[in-house]
Amino acid sequence: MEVLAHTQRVSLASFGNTAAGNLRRPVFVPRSQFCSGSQLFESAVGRQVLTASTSKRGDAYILRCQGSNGATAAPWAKKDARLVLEDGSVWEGRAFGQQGTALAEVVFNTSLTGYQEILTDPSYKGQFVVFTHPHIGNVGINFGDMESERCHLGGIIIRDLSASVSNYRSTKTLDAYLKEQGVLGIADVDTRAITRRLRDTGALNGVITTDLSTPAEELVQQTKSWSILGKDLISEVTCSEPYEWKDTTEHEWEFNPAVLTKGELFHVVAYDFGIKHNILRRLASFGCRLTVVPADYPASKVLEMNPDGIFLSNGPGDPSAVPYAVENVKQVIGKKPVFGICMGHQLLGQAFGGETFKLKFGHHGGNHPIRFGPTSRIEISAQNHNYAVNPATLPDDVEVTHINLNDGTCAGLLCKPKKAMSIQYHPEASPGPHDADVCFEQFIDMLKAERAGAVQAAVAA
Ligand SMILES: NC(=O)CC[C@H](N)C(=O)O
Repeated sequence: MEVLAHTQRVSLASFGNTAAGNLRRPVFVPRSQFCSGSQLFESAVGRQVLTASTSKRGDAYILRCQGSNGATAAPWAKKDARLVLEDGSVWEGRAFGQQGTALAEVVFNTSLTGYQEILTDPSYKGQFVVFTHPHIGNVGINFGDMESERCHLGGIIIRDLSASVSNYRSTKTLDAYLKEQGVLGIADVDTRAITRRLRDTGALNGVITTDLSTPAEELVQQTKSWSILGKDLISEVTCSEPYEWKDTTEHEWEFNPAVLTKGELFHVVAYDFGIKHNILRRLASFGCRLTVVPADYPASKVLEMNPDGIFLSNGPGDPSAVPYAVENVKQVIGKKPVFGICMGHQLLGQAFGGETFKLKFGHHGGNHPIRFGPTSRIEISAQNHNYAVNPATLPDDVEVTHINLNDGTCAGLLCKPKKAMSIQYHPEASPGPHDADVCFEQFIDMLKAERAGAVQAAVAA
């Protein structure tokens, strides 16, 4: 028997004399899963055990598989899950992760890397993510890249689930992790076609199910029975008690060492609307001591802590569904320097008196161009949002500093008199490009100016 190298390509030129016919798609057979003769072969989906034999014809390896029941089987051809969209379309695919039925809003993410950060970003609560990158699961799961303690999205929709995992940090497969987290996955669906549909229709509700008995019409009705609009999802993901955050970016992953400070310079209180760990790590790396507080923590108690600055985090759902959070923001602006990211930006916009609105299909990916008005600098940014601030509704003292160059929407605000700034996207870049890390520097500059101003005022008095 010839043993295949770990990622050697196996061309399945023939698939035995099976009813499934020729399997044209080449697959990678990891060494650990490969054997021949009467030995057992763990299939690509990890659920069927097949007997496999191999022979070599020309330079192609021929793999003949038989299911354990004796019937010839092609597990990757099996359709045992459905995605049903609100527009009535039904997409049959292969289940992985949790079995069952879930309902959520479907959005697509165009990032090429970072599925794990996306899975654990609390801002995806109430959503299914379609990954446009076709191959997902190849680097498995490691516990250093988590953006929070668990998965928050309702399910994932992918083209191809990697048959093998290859990464020195990985401790688990994506399939096993999703099972553990109770998150549904559907693979082998045409993610390109689904994405084009969402671009045409706008974000749609969807049901993912492994229940093959419920008629599609009934599932379409389910999709229409729910709306993400007006739902307070922040209360489901925020922390329950205030806590101190200490972790900085690990030395190995630091991408901006020049600006890092030694020791703590400022105390920042962060409102947790569904905060991503890398935002906290970046702020800590820039010299902030961080106290994280729940979304409904009274502003008066935050101000009692007398922090140098206040941070407003990212978070899931509709910014108009959380008036209590807007109220807190209203009470802190003008009193301390404030920095908001994504949901934090939208809540700040509302606290200024502005309005937010829902975009057609939102921005979710790692390549969105942004122009910073004051210098015309262009940043390539990571984004994940479905709502935006309407600049026409903002008061005159609020400046739109950043513009999304794809559609001209407002991507950043500055109110000098109230010492508040915000951006609609993700400078923590997890996953994504690091261009916007400079926003953390701008916030630190604001904190420095505030402290210098306080010192000057004390001297003058
Ligand atoms: N990442 C976020 O904070 C998302 C904000 C908000 N839930 C939106 O979709 O626009």
